[in-house]
Amino acid sequence: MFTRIARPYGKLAGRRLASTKSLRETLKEIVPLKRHQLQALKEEHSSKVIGDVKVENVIGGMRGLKAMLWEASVLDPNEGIRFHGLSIPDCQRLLPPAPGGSEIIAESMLWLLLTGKIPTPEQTRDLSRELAEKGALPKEIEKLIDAFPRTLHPMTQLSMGVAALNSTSEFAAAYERGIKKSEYWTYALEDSLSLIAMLPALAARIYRNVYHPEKKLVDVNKDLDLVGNYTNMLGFGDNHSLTEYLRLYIALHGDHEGGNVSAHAAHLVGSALSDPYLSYSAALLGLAGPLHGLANQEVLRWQLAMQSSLASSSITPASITEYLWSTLNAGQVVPGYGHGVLRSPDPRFVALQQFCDKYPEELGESEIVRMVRMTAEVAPGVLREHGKTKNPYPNVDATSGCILYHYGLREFKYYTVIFGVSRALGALTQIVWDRALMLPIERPKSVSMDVLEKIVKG
Ligand SMILES: CC(=O)SCCNC(=O)CCNC(=O)[C@H](O)C(C)(C)COP(=O)(O)OP(=O)(O)OC[C@H]1O[C@@H](n2cnc3c(N)ncnc32)[C@H](O)[C@@H]1OP(=O)(O)O
Ligand SMILES: O=C([O-])CC(=O)C(=O)O
Repeated sequence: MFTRIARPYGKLAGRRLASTKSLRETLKEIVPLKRHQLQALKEEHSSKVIGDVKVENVIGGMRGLKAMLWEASVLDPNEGIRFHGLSIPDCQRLLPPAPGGSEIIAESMLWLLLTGKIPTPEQTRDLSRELAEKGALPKEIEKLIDAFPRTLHPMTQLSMGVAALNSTSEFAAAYERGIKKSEYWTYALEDSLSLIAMLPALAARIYRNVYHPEKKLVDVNKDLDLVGNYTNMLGFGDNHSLTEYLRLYIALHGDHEGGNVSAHAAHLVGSALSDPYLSYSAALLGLAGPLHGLANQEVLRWQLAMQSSLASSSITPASITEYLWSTLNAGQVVPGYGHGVLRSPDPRFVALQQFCDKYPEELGESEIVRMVRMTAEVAPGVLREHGKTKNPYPNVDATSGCILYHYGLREFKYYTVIFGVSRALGALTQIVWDRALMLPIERPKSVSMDVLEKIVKG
């Protein structure tokens, strides 16, 4: 089923291409080097000042404070995300796709995030096979998920299912037995890979139970990549362009440095040595908030409300502008716009729009895709004039769910679950590195307003 794929690796990749080693062997080589790097930073620079803490940071959600380590990606306000220094177009050029596909897949992105190296097609294929082999859910977890009421939001179900999977945690069992701190990471890695492997079956089961209880769920196919399996289990396996879209979507949403709510929550909970399942369950509860991952559900709800409030013949830049103002004047945020760090259009938004350009006959003609595009043309001007948001441009949520809607995956309360399958790649990568670098429990100092007043008044 898997075939060797020729890819234009070029110079950049030449420096970084992983050898023929397995993922575990590669990590075993890198861990001592990174430990050494951290040790040198501690010994030589521990007391260097890298910024000031202002009152506005303390009361403003710690925005702008450089206060946590995150290895796999760094977000530049203007350029957007880079994964180990690689931009999204670099990743699209260098990371192996699935056989018969052309988009980045979860496995090649995970290899890059964990190791900083570009996997070969063979390494990517081996990881796909390993994940597929580990992809089935334990029976007792299936029973638990099947017992949830259909009215429970899919994100609540996902977080509960992931937390319950901690009954299988190798990290928790090893900790209970008593192991050396320097070995924690190997168990965190095993749990992380197992969790990533099982997420499609868990997420697809939730979709089936909530929306299509009459349908039979297919088993994990050992010959497919992670997202190929996910799409198949969702019941869309025969739709090649949707499968490719989901591959790109899941690779691109995988990591967005450390300060975003979901990634930060996983890191924080993991710092108490809660196992990777519990840590990622916490991340999902943060992702379920409308200012974060749930915004992709909210965008679609907002776009559809706009469509029904305007007769479809009158969807023009002027009518969208009017609708935007009605949202803002009602004191609501425009979902899919603005960002805590970005100050230009989100390159993930751009990449997903470019995906639509690749399928002009199918996606170019889609009403919802055209509406998203038209909104993205006028909203920045309106938000600038409104004058509140620091970033008037679209973020990735402005388009991600709307494309799913076009493909017929219309149950939009489910959309953030797909984001949740993706964010595991980056959040769990950092948990492996947190344990490998033996980082301490996270415990910032808080202050009351009285204390702040005392400090500023000297
Ligand atoms: C994958 C992701 O998580 S991407 C983000 C997804 N979330 C959304 O799309 C929801 C809409 N956007 C927002 O609510 C915000 O832009 C956030 C939460 C993403 C970032 O928040 P912040 O960093 O606080 O943004 P910023 O500093 O620009 O906010 C300043 C003011 O502009 C407002 N503002 C920011 N974005 C918007 C928006 N899209 N529409 C209307 N007002 C906005 C804020 O609510 C804030 O108002 P306030 O002073 O009355 O509290
Ligand atoms: O970076 C953030 O704060 C939000 C975001 O875009 C993400 O987590 O993908």
